[in-house]
Amino acid sequence: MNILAPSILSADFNVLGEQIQTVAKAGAQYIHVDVMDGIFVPSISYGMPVIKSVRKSTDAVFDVHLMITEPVRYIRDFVDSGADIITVHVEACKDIDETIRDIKACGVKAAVAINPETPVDKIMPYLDDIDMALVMSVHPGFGGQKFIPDVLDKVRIIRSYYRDNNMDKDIEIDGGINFDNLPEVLEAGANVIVAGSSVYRGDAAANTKKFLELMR
Ligand SMILES: O=C(CO)[C@@H](O)[C@H](O)COP(=O)(O)O
Ligand SMILES: [Fe+2]
Repeated sequence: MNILAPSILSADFNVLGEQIQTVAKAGAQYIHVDVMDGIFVPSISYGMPVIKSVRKSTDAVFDVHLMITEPVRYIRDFVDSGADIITVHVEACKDIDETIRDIKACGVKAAVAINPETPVDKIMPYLDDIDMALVMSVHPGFGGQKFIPDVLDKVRIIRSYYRDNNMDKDIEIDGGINFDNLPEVLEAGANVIVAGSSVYRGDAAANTKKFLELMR
């Protein structure tokens, strides 16, 4: 199933709850929540208290993308704040197996992300264990960047692996997705589509509906 995950990094934080309701009411299944620590990535975004507060605005799935060093330290806190899916970066964890185990032990879905420059081999050992693989299509840290098409090879390799092993798992793609590159991204095998600036720039409800239409 194709799923749209609007990234609230591009939303108006002054009215964040309403901005979430707008896309959820328009049909977005996930809300993509980018957490940045200023160490793993240059920028700092928001953390547990904000997530806990906006959690009250919707029942949509909270897809929490942790761009933080050693996220294993905070898994329980993010689950308690309302995360339904937790994504950690392969580049940010000393012990990925332990981190995945901790996420699952908390009763939420576990996902692993890889940066554009990280070879696909780094994620292959975890594909059986995780619920979702996240392929970054920009360098993490900021919204509104240009899509890096080379990463689609990684999506194809992961999708082939899942197909060959009869696993119908999710592959999320994140960064620079717009109405123009969406077809090639879906064609490569991604089925969870993160879109920040292309949803929240302009009419967020209309953009959400258009994405969902193109993803049917
Ligand atoms: O994780 C990140 C950036 O690090 C993303 O989730 C962006 O927030 C997506 O925004 P757009 O590239 O779609 O504007
Ligand atoms: Fe993200």
